[in-house]
Amino acid sequence: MSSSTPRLEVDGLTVTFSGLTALDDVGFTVGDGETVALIGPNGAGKTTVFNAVCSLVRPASGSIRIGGRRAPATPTGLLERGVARTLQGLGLFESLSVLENVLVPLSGRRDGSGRDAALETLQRLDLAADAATPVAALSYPARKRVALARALATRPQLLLLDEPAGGLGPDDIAELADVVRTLSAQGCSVLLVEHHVDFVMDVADRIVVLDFGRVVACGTPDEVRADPAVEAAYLGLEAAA
Ligand SMILES: Nc1ncnc2c1ncn2[C@@H]1O[C@H](COP(=O)(O)OP(=O)(O)OP(=O)(O)O)[C@@H](O)[C@H]1O
Repeated sequence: MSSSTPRLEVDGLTVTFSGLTALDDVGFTVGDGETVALIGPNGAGKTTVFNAVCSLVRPASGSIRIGGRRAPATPTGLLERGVARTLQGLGLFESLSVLENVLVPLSGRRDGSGRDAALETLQRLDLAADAATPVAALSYPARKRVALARALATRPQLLLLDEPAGGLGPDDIAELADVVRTLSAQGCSVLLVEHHVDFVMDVADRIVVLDFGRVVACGTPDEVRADPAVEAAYLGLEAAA
């Protein structure tokens, strides 16, 4: 991959579900170390973009390239391509400990490096003291950090975050913003879907605005904020939500 090749390149992406066009000719890129946010009203197509990037839905047309190569045909190929994702619903194993959860995507490593990576990530996300605690015993913000730790422990080059600030209070959101900024400084590319507009404006280098499956605006936070149509249709609406 040359230094100018985007980490993620989505081009002409169209996805249909039984006649409904969920995504219509969507295109954007995420560069190395760049944080890009997908915003838009409910049903705009944000999660469908994630699912297409993760090979969970098959596009009707268009292409998705990760590090200059076609995205893998199935989600199982994502880990080795340096892609990790968090889920809106967290998807944790509630009866397993924090450490066991974080070890799940690292279980293929036979050399002990998985455990080291997991412990280091728990330290980084202030979860080390809870390593042996069952996830079910944790608060919601802590469970969200476990889900983030599980993704981060794989050392992704492209991290997809699905509503990472959802359900968090101001202090946890500020810590999350720090984590995202640090990842970005380390060269990790981040694509996030988020309704929390202040968080998006704080961490995103660029914002892609979707509506009815189409990209209606794309630019820096200042550019998007200054777009009267975007402000009226999305930011005001979401900020008030
Ligand atoms: N598996 C599916 N089968 C049928 N329709 C679907 C499916 N997944 C999504 N859709 C439809 O595709 C459109 C885009 O949905 P999507 O979940 O991507 O939107 P979103 O922007 O993520 O919404 P939200 O903010 O509510 O999560 C919606 O009309 C939705 O009902």
